[in-house]
Amino acid sequence: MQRITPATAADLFDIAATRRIEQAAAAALPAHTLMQRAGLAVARLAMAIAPHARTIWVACGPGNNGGDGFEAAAQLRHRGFFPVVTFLGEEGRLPPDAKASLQRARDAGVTFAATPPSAHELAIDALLGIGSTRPPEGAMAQWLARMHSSSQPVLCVDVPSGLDADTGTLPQGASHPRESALTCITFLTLKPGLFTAQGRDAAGTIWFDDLGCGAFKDRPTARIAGAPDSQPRSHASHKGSYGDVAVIGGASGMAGAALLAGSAALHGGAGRVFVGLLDPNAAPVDTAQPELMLRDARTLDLSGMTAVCGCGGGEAVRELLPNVLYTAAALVLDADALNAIAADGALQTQLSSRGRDGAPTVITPHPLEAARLLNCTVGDVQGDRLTAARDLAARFNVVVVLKGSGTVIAGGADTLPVINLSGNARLATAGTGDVLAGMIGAALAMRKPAFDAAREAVWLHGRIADTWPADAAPLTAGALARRASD
Ligand SMILES: NC(=O)C1=CN([C@@H]2O[C@H](COP(=O)(O)OP(=O)(O)OC[C@H]3O[C@@H](n4cnc5c(N)ncnc54)[C@H](O)[C@@H]3O)[C@@H](O)[C@H]2O)[C@@H](O)CC1
Ligand SMILES: Nc1ncnc2c1ncn2[C@@H]1O[C@H](COP(=O)(O)OP(=O)(O)O)[C@@H](O)[C@H]1O
Ligand SMILES: [K+]
Repeated sequence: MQRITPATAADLFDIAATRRIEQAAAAALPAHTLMQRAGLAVARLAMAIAPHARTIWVACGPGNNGGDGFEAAAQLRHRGFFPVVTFLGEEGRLPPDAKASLQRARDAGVTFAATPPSAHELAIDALLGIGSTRPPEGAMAQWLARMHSSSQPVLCVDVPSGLDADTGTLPQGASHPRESALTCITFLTLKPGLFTAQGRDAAGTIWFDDLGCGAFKDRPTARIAGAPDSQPRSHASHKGSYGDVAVIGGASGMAGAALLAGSAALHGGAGRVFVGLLDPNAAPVDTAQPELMLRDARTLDLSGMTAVCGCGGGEAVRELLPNVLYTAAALVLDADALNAIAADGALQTQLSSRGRDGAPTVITPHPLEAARLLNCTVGDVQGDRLTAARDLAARFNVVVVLKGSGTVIAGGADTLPVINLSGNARLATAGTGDVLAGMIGAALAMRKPAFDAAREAVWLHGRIADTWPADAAPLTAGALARRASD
């Protein structure tokens, strides 16, 4: 059993691949072995979470996820605990493994009840796993709401019930855990939906158990990449070794966004950072950051530079984009640059031919910007973030950083997308996206391949938020940028 942390590197498998893997694993073992192992793993984790629990409520559903719950209840009873099982299904229609586990729970002397116990110290959610096909309703929805509104911990078996294990979406109106501590133990494979969209909030702390089946031969859907390797600077390096970044943005009233990106690029390790402001009346120097070389955006020669374009760009950035797309040696497109491209077919053509020519290009949309680029709704993007990121990457021949909880980094068809696990809601404050764009710019300026530059910067950006000192001032974008070298 392994606890998954932001530093864990592992492949992710969708439901279809998981089913194939499960079939192959089951075929290689005596009947019922997988479910017994799964139930034992649930019981062990339950005992670790609530070692003094008097009543453990095990809510079991109509399929094999429910079977895991029966098996866990049997194992807990054997160890002197008092599980109370509520079963929502028909015994005659249970799959064979689950039926066998139901019998084992009965033989172990587990208590069965029609309704949840009046009090419990731990709830085990074994209602639905990867076989969830429609939104929970009726008693199932009520039981989930009851678990989620209790302050007692909840242990989800395989997948939080109702969560789409491929996309991380919950059905509309699904109850959300409030005060309860959430843990999920997932079996055989790590599923992408646990790590993006609503998955992180629904699953809480994630544990993985391969049920003794080892590594899998199926094709992964995506991966979690863990901490990037640290690359120490060589002693003989100089500022030219780390490249030039030019930030282009900061239209009238929005200079801050460009200065934040510039600060992040500087602290992220770029050799020199120019900030090309679009506001003709901008101040000639930022006295708080005199290292930044402020210029009029229209005067910068971007050949040989990494451009970070769009932060606070407003409408004004549009006229510069043809030149930026043509000349920048490497490019990060953010915010208003993306909005301008979404509204202009000629710029879209230019962007995709730039990518086809192999010029390193990273785009960093949040879900609304991604929806504009894909000409769909935010709901469509959030409904399948992996697919949205992959579609954008294929359409524009770029590396895509689709931001939000479980940021997705997608590249070409032969690059497995990455879901980033670092970061938290502290980052949900204005300007942190500008900081990320600057950090990716710094990594690109060091001539890292675009996918690696994006992945490493996204990871570091989130890690800084995860390790934000408890006694420090709250996270702001400016303070985040200054820690970009951490
Ligand atoms: N077969 C085995 O030996 C193993 C099974 N495992 C468990 O089996 C699970 C998959 O089992 P299943 O394929 O049976 O799928 P589930 O147990 O997730 O659910 C399928 C059943 O739920 C019903 N259902 C779907 N949505 C519903 C809803 N909203 N309301 C009411 N009923 C609903 C379906 O009609 C079907 O009867 C995994 O998630 C995992 O927990 C794993 O433990 C690995 C080993
Ligand atoms: N809940 C969260 N978990 C992880 N990362 C988050 C969360 N909320 C925001 N972020 C990150 O914060 C950044 C916000 O970027 P963006 O939406 O462009 O904001 P802004 O335009 O204000 O800079 C992104 O990197 C995003 O992934
Ligand atoms: K479940």
